Amino acid sequence: MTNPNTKDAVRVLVHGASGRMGQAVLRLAAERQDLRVVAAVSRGVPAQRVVDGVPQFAASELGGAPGFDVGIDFSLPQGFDPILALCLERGAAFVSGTTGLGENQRDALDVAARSIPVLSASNFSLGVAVLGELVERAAAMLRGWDCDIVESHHVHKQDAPSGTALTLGEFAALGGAEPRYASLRAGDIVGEHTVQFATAGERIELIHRATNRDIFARGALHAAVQLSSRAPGLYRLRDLIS
Ligand SMILES: NC(=O)C1=CN([C@@H]2O[C@H](COP(=O)(O)OP(=O)(O)OC[C@H]3O[C@@H](n4cnc5c(N)ncnc54)[C@H](OP(=O)(O)O)[C@@H]3O)[C@@H](O)[C@H]2O)C=CC1
Ligand SMILES: O=C(O)C1=N[C@H](C(=O)O)C[C@H](O)C1
Repeated sequence: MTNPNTKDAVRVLVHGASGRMGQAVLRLAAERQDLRVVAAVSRGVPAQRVVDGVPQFAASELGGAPGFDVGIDFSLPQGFDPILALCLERGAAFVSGTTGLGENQRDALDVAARSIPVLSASNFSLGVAVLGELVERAAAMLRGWDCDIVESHHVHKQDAPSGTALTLGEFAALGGAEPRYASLRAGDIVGEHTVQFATAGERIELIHRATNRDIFARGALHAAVQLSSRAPGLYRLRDLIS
């Protein structure tokens, strides 16, 4: 096992650090021996310059961040371009969970992957990774059935349909279905996705319910450590699950 005080620990920059996901990532990162958070970046200027030993930066100060091996991004599409550019400039790996990206931003990930290891995932939970496979198989076996993907999230979520719903839709399409989407924003729901297949007289529902953001943060940290030693390329979460 690596010692966090030696150069063996993977140096991580957390982007979107003040957010719901950023806070979960920082808390779980502090428990790990195999990585060390060297910078926490939020949009606004931080009230304190160091928190729990971690240097804090505003997005406008990104260029002044210390050396790092991998950037973990849970921000918003408005914050995405500068952090991807910094990872490219520094030759660092890039792990992003930010959803609602535009087409140009998705294209930029493909281009970046020629130079650095890149993983962009709409959902870092193991359960959703499995659900995707189930949806593809169900769609392939239920040709001609209606396929509807219904997602529910907290009232602060800005994008709709969720990134996960769109990813599940891609799996459904691989199986031959034509998915439709519906979104609900209510209370503090962490994230729920239902994929329904329906025909006359019967229907099947495949459901994933996230009740704690730690599942996403843990998956992103695991991916970050794995990705930091990989060759440049575009990776999927399943490539890094061991
Ligand atoms: N892939 C996955 O498994 C998951 C993905 N997500 C996605 O992660 C993202 C973040 O979600 P959540 O934590 O709930 O969001 P929050 O709104 O709680 O946090 C957003 C963070 O991004 C920062 N930020 C916003 N705009 C900018 C900008 N222009 N430049 C730099 N930083 C910026 C905010 O800083 P400040 O506080 O200073 O404004 C804050 O730190 C969303 O896209 C969400 O869909 C969420 C959960 C799981
Ligand atoms: O914004 C969120 O909260 C979440 N976003 C991701 C998405 O858009 O799918 C993942 C998860 O559902 C929580």
